[in-house]
Amino acid sequence: MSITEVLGNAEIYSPRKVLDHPAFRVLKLGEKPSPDANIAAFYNPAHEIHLVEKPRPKPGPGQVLLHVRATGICGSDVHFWQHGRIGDSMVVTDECGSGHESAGEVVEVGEGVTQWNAGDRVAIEAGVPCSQASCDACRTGRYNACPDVVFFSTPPFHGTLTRWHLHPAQWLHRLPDNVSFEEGSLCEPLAVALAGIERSGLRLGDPLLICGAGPIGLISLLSARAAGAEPIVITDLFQNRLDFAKKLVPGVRTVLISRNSTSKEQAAQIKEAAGCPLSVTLECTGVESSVHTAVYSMKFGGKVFVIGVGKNEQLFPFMHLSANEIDVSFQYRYANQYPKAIRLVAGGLINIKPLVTHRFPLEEAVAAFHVAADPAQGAIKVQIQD
Ligand SMILES: NC(=O)c1ccc[n+]([C@@H]2O[C@H](COP(=O)([O-])OP(=O)(O)OC[C@H]3O[C@@H](n4cnc5c(N)ncnc54)[C@H](O)[C@@H]3O)[C@@H](O)[C@H]2O)c1
Ligand SMILES: OC[C@H](O)C(O)[C@@H](O)CO
Ligand SMILES: [Zn+2]
Ligand SMILES: [Zn+2]
Repeated sequence: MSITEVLGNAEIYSPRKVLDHPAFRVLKLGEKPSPDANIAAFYNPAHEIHLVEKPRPKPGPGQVLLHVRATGICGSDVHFWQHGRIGDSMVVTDECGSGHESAGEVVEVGEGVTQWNAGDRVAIEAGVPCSQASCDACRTGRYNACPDVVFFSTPPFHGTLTRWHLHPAQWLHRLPDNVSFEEGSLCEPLAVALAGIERSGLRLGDPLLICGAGPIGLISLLSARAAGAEPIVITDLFQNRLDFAKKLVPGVRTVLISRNSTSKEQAAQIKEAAGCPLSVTLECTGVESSVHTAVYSMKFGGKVFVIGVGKNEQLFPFMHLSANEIDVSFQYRYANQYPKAIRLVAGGLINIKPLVTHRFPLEEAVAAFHVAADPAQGAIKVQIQD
């Protein structure tokens, strides 16, 4: 089956000029949509974010229609809105629906779908790879590398921040009764953190540095604590984010980074806070100077594992890496992490609930974006719930 067959409703997902389509329209400012209208938050190349009404789709074969109940705003949603691109390959060229951290409820199933029934509660895996045997990435289980992946909310594919979302049945994950929609939605950034932990090789008792106390850094902190890292040092430029980290994991050691200090000076502060040589970093900022700080903080043979994304081209402290056999690796989204994420939340090993600091109804998604984008508001994770 081709990806278009899997997704169906090609006109809804295709990269055409969506607002020329009679079934799509931007809601006027202050307009009250009908309670079951399929509204969604879209960004566009003019750096606008607005509510768009789009058709309520019908599930085709293999598809499930979902009522999306909770969606978190990710830094990349804000990035696509405000900067219009992430790197060179993900560029906003037209109106595009936002959101990829979602959980919802099954409303209707298409032909051939036997594993889901109306009322089932699910986490939505936003990256749908081609799943063809001829695709090396899919066949070998590293499906985050699938060249034909449809990642909802990465242009040109509209996101899951909408009321009625159509999804292939195989890319949904059942939520146990003790996992809320809110937590189900947080399983997306948790999947990112778990992929990083798995591929970094972090083990029980490893002394760990986490750079950046945003949602990804904080979820990595919770996951690393559950994985048994000790000690854990976390950095940020903002004291309120470090205070939040300390509330989440009281044993964590915090280092406030000053923009006026050098990476070597920051590394000295980090090593002092750790009190022992650090062997692994989970770098969760993607900021060049922070990657350097991480490199200078590692012991001989350590590993800097970069989850954050940043500037297209960055310099590396080449000789320090070389003379200290420090490995640098990267994470691109995730593969095979959702079932693990849900088990860890359901089993009580990772409590992600405190991360949601702000909640908005779907009709107020635009206001939610403004809060998520303004550091002065102090939000960690902003969610839209319906
Ligand atoms: N690899 C992936 O697949 C993947 C997936 C999701 C997110 N990401 C990326 O991970 C990163 C973190 O995501 P987030 O949602 O937590 O973003 P965020 O912007 O909310 O958090 C980043 C944090 O890093 C801090 N920071 C910035 N510069 C710093 C420095 N020099 N030293 C220490 N801290 C510094 C910021 O103050 C902020 O608190 C982003 O780059 C995001 O795009 C990557
Ligand atoms: O959580 C997943 C990430 O936000 C995406 O990879 C994004 O950065 C680009 O599609
Ligand atoms: Zn994301
Ligand atoms: Zn593939």
